[in-house]
Amino acid sequence: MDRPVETLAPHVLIFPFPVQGHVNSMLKLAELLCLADFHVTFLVPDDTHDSLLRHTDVHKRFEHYARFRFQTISDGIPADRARSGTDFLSDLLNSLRNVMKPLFKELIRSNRLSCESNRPITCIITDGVMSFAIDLAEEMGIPIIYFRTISACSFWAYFCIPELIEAGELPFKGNDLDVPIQSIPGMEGFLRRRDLPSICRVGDLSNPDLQLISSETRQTTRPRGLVLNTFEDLEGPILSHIRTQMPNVYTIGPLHAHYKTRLAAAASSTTTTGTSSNSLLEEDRSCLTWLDEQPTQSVIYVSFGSLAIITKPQLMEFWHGLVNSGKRFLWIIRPDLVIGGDGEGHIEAELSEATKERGYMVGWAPQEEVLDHRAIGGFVTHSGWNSTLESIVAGVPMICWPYFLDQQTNSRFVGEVWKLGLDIKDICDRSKDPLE
Ligand SMILES: O=c1ccn([C@@H]2O[C@H](COP(=O)(O)OP(=O)(O)O[C@H]3O[C@H](CO)[C@@H](O)[C@H](O)[C@H]3O)[C@@H](O)[C@H]2O)c(=O)[nH]1
Ligand SMILES: C[C@H]1CC[C@@H]2C(C(=O)O)=CO[C@@H](O)[C@@H]21
Repeated sequence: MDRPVETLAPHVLIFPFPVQGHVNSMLKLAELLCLADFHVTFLVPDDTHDSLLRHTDVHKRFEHYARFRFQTISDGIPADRARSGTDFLSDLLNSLRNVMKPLFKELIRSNRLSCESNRPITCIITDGVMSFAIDLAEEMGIPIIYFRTISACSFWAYFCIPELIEAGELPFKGNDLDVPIQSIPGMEGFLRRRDLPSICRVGDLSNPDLQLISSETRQTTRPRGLVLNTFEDLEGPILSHIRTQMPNVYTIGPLHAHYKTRLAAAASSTTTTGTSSNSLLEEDRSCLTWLDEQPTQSVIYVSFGSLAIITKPQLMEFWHGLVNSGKRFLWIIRPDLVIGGDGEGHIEAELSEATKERGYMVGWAPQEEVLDHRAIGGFVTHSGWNSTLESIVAGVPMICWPYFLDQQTNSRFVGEVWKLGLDIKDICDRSKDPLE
């Protein structure tokens, strides 16, 4: 006799690298799986969970899905540590190795998650920098799939780091960042040193973060498959190269767009709301009202994502650049964006006062809605992958000022390959016209 369908429902454990750009897309995937009647456990540090509860509607949204559960884990990072910039990422990478890894192992080995939700975990989906989860999944006989939340092009650049070293292209000899890179198949002819993930700029190949990201990326051949938030029309040629190394690459992007469509369809037949936010910071929606008052395609939207930090001189270069452009602008100045800022918004209040007829500044915005607004005409972006995809889908041209990591590669593809914007990386100077 057939078993009832109920006992066959899969139970997926999803474990993102706990920062905004990763939680954002992995929580969307979680909700899509809920819509398909999967059991889903979503594992995040307590602090991330608290932020989601405080600043979003996740509680209300997920209460429609009886099969969804949040599970928290400690990241061991003190509550008063800064949660942006390169130091924070090093903290998190250390926490992954030394705190979250043993706790995660204990959690899975104890079988607690399966017992609490009355369903054995049948699949693990982790972020693509957590190879310890592969070891554990193999030990426990649970299939594991990686979800790497970056672009295919930057993933492929990371994957080829050993080839770059072998070919003598890494570490760089001399200071010229315009030297062409030849050892990444598919990128010959347009990739320069400066377009490699910024971690490649370290002079010392034994740098622990470089070692970690390179070796983690290389291990992507081990899980059953790799999920990427991208699409074939955009990154098909690079995806073909990746598939020579790992055949099961699933492109599910642009995830935010598919998510919106699926949720809207579900909202008409169920009690789901059809809107959502996965923000770890409080969204200031007043900027949408301000945008409503601006002419069509007249506003430059400026945001550097959730992790970038800038110096006060850099802030002033951007401010003067924006003012001198004569354009209207909406600028996201997170409380921790400016190094040495007071975190209370005094600098931005001053700048805002000085430009109030043309500029509007908020600490965090509902970005997808902003980019979709008819008043937006361009996006000055740090080229984080979510922002890039959101801009592409909204049809907004970009000016790319990448801060670190994969952003250096994304911005080269935006400027040189997809021709969807201008890459001004490594320049932050009010007197330089990027079009010159
Ligand atoms: O005021 C804001 C600003 C941003 N966002 C959202 O925050 C996300 C930011 O993600 P992303 O653009 O990818 O930038 P980061 O926060 O910097 O993301 C990290 O994660 C990304 C995915 O792995 C990487 O591409 C980046 O380099 C890495 O810094 C996007 O979905 C935005 O819509 C808002 O909702 N409101
Ligand atoms: C600190 C970084 C580790 C890996 C993550 C990443 C990636 O390459 O997948 C991109 O940006 C950062 O958020 C993470």
